Amino acid sequence: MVYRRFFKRPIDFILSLIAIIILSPVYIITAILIRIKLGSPVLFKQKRPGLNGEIFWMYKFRTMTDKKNENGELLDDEFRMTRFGNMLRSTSLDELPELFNILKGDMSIVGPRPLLVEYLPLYNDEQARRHEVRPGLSGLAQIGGRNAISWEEKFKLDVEYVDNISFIGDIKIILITIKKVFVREGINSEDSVTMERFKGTKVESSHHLEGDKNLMKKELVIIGASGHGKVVSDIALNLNRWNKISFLDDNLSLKTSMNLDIIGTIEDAPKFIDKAEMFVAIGNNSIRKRIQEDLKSKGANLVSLIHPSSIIGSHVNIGLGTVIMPGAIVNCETTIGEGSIINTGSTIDHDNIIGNYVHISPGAHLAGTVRVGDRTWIGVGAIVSNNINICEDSTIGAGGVVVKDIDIKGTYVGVPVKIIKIKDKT
Ligand SMILES: CC(=O)SCCNC(=O)CCNC(=O)[C@H](O)C(C)(C)COP(=O)(O)OP(=O)(O)OC[C@H]1O[C@@H](n2cnc3c(N)ncnc32)[C@H](O)[C@@H]1OP(=O)(O)O
Repeated sequence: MVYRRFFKRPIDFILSLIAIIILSPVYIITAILIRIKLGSPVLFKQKRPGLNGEIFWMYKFRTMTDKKNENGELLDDEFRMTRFGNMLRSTSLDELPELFNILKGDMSIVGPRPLLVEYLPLYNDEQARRHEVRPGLSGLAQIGGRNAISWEEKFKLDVEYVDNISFIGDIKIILITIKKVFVREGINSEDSVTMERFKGTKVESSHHLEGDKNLMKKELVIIGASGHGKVVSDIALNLNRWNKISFLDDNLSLKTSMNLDIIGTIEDAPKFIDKAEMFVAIGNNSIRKRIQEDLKSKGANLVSLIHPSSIIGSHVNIGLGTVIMPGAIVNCETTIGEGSIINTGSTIDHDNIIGNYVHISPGAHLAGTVRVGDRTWIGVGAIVSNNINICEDSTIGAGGVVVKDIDIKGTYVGVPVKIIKIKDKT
């Protein structure tokens, strides 16, 4: 208590000042490189809740370019993200400007991470206690777990920290954080796309169901019961996270091999938003996008599904509503957008940037540093050589081999691939 009341803030001030002075060459070099490689301003600021939920501007280094399309609109994230930006994030160098937030008194070196302002109304009373202290650069929840720990578990660790602040505890957290940053073990990032957005905790599930983990499981509604839906439901059953799994499909008489019920048509989906978690299992990229975006805008609780037999490397980001099928391999520092399908046994190597609503079919292989634009379909067994960019809304036919960038939207087949159809502008 004495440490928390009288010493924590002065120590934060002195240590952040010393760190800023020692790291000033790193700030200068990073800022120059960002200015050259990504543009200006070099700093990115965002409103975050601080002590007692008061809002402050949190500073980070910029990690994305401002690349725009011909109409002057910002391109999708995967085209604005660069290897350099990815490197800034994975080394946590982008977090360095937060030392100035510590100096100013917005933040502390150790404390619960400052999350998005929009989460404020979603915390229950206990979780909201994480704002009883200044937010930190790193905290118990960041060193304690991997990205896989749930928001509820993170908030428990945050409150545990608030109740047990001590000088020794803070030193331990600082040392473990430094070790993790240097061995690039991966600090548990709340900004990572791997982490689904926090949607609030249902009070009943943490109270009267406590003690019976099975009862705490929820319901999953899968939209689409055909071939793709079947494989998705198999993965969901395998994950054993839900009490009940059912489908919505316009063909109510479809026979689902898992004997799961079709409980309505796709039009009925909004009725299940408050009752169940949801997954859109429609093979067609554009239709999947339309349905998922609509559900998202209505506040649906969408999940991502990752089969336990898949291999996911370090610093991989996987967007909401994406499925990683059995035996797929996603290598380190790759980013996959929302609503994408990484199908059976496909491999996506390091530093790929895969867009939203993409389909990588079974057995397709993408070498290192490939970019695939939104809604593109890579056919079964296709191969994409390293450092290739494939634009959005394109199709690579089964067995096609891509050795050059693809800039014109269309259908490509053969070895090496050649265009056979240009996509209609309509
Ligand atoms: C779990 C799952 O099942 S996931 C689904 C996985 N499925 C796939 O990956 C299938 C990928 N689809 C394909 O390869 C398709 O053939 C497409 C999308 C490339 C083209 O389909 P369409 O637009 O219908 O083209 P269409 O069948 O009319 O063929 C046009 C020409 O291209 C040729 N062609 C089509 N696909 C290929 C291909 N993969 N490789 C080489 N040539 C091809 C056809 O032989 C035809 O040639 P022709 O004009 O000399 O007769």
